[in-house]
Formats: sequence, C-alpha cells, structure tokens
Amino acid sequence: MDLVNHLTDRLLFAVPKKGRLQQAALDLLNGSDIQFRRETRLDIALVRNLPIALIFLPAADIPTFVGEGRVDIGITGRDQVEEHAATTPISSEEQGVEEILDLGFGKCKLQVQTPEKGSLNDPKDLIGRNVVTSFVGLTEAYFKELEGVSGDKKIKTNIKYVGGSVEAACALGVADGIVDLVESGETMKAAGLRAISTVVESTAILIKSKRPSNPQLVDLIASRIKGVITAQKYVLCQYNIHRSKLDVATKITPGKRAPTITTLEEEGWVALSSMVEKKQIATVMDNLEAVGASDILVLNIGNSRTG
Ligand SMILES: Nc1ncnc2c1ncn2[C@@H]1O[C@H](COP(=O)(O)OP(=O)(O)OP(=O)(O)O)[C@@H](O)[C@H]1O
Ligand SMILES: O=P(O)(O)OC[C@H]1O[C@H](OP(=O)(O)OP(=O)(O)O)[C@H](O)[C@@H]1O
Ligand SMILES: [Mg+2]
Repeated sequence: MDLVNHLTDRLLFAVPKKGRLQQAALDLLNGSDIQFRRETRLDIALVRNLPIALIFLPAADIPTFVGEGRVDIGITGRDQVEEHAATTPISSEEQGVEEILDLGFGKCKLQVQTPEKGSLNDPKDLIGRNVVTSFVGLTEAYFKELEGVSGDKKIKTNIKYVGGSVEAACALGVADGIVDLVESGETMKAAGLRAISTVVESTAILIKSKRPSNPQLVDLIASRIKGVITAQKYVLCQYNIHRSKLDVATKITPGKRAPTITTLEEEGWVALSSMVEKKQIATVMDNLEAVGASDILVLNIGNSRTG
C-alpha cells in the first residue's frame, strides 16, 4: 500500500516515536478511541475510524514539523517547543506552534548541573566555561542573559551539543557543567551532579500549527483528549448524609461545578455525588466520615466531557 498517497485529506497528527512520552501519548489516543495499527518499522499509521494519519517522530522534531505547518497537530514536551522557538526565527505569520492543552504527564525540569564535588555552585560560575546540552537554543539564551547581567559581555560561554547521555560530559572532561532534564534526579545523582538552577519547567502538551487543515477535527481531538485527562485525574465520590450536614459536606466535595444531590426515601437523608481529584480522595473520605457521611463509594470515571 502506498501510504503517502493516503495522506491527502487526512489530518496529520505527530506522536513521539520513542522515549518518555510515547506510552502516555499512546494511552491518550487509545482512551480517545483513535484506532490504528502500526506496521513494524513504519512511522505512519492510518487511523481506522477518523480521517487522521499518525506520524511517529522523535519528540525533539515534532515542533519543527508542526511549526512549518507540514503536520497539523502533535504531542511533545513544552521544553522541545521552547527549544524550537529559541532556535527558529519566525519568517512568516503561518509559522510557529500553538499550545492547545497541557497533558499533565512528562513532568520534568531543564536544569543547570555541576559536579557535586566542586566549587561551581552558581550558574554565573560557568560563564566562559564549557557547557554541554541537547538544548543549545535555551542554554545559549540562558547564558546570554546571565553574561549580560554579570556585566562582562565579552566572556562567552562555550556551549556544545550532544544528543543523549548528557550527564556523562562532566566526568569525561568535556564539560564543566551541563544543562539537562531532571525528573526523579536519579540520573543526575548517579553521575555525581547537582542542580544549581532551572531553565525551563516542562510537561507534555498538545500543539497545533497556525493553519491546521481541518480545525473542526482538531477541536474534536482536543475535546476527546481533555475528556480522557479529566477521567484519569478525577474519581466520582458518592455518599449519603443527613440534610442538616449538607452545607459542611458540600464544602468537602464542592465538585467541578456543583455536587449532584438526590433525596433518599429515608426522611431527612440525601445522597451526594461529586467529582473529586484522585490525589485528594483519601483525605476527602476521612473528612466526610468525620461529619457523619455513610455508604461512601468511590467510582473510577471511564471517560468524561465536562465544562
Ligand atoms: N526523565 C523524564 N521524565 C519525564 N519526562 C521526561 C524525562 N526525560 C524526558 N522527558 C520528556 O520527554 C521528552 C522526550 O525526551 P526523551 O529523552 O524521552 O526522548 P528521546 O530523546 O526522543 O528518546 P530516547 O532518550 O529514548 O532516545 C523531553 O523533551 C521531555 O519533555
Ligand atoms: O531525573 P531522572 O528521573 O533520572 O530522569 C532524567 C533523565 O531522563 C532523560 O534521559 P533518557 O532516559 O531519555 O536518556 P538519554 O539521556 O539517553 O536521553 C533525561 O535526559 C535525563 O538524563
Ligand atoms: Mg532522552
């Protein structure tokens, strides 16, 4: 099958082909009922039930394809979008990417790091020295500002690009410091490094080109993905409570808009149903029990469309 001929009339959707964002991105597509089968080694997959073609690309390249308008939408890290903006001069109004939605996963920080056993504990100490990173644009902008602030614009920091395993650069004598991503901090610690400053904070985002080929379909995808994210983030909490405690119970579970209240057959009792953030639910249940709620049930939400 000549896949490329099937791409006309389809919305092109870029998805990370590997790395930290891939699985969560695929889970979102699955939850949004975007059905496809990817042939081994093929970076294009036609969606069975919607006029969409998925293009599997490295997260770092997605802002380029979307920014040029070659691909309509994509999932990548905010760090990659900012790096692209820092390195790509916008030559027309049609170029560049727009953020549609924060997807919540892929949380990490781009940080300046130096050897733990050393005297470089301020980013200014790296001015005029060797810094290695995969984020040359953001790193250059960061040190340019720092060089300006420190007053000596003549001293230039030497910034070099490497594509991966950035943390090895100091131990191998290639760098005095690095600028790399940190999540748990394990990689940094294992390499004997410490963070001395943050350049950018990042999560995965859904982005679109300035002129997507099918804006209605972009809205539909955004709305489906939003529904899946909400469903992942919230649970539905149901319980019974005496009407006299309704005010205090409503304060504990205010819901996204307002809780649903149903009258029970038993005189003076009502049933409440309310969306609660998963990470709050244990405390919410403790508090509900303390004010006399009974039959507290917590239900997972399969999918959602909320305001
Ligand atoms: N440790 C991490 N925890 C959370 N998110 C991360 C982490 N590392 C990277 N990311 C996010 O994932 C994006 C892609 O980085 P990642 O290193 O996974 O991709 P890659 O370099 O294409 O893949 P690989 O490293 O497997 O070759 C980053 O731009 C960042 O937004
Ligand atoms: O703080 P941590 O939880 O340890 O995560 C941070 C590490 O994760 C990423 O590396 P990745 O696994 O993608 O390998 P790479 O360096 O080869 O890209 C990133 O570049 C850091 O090295
Ligand atoms: Mg990587």
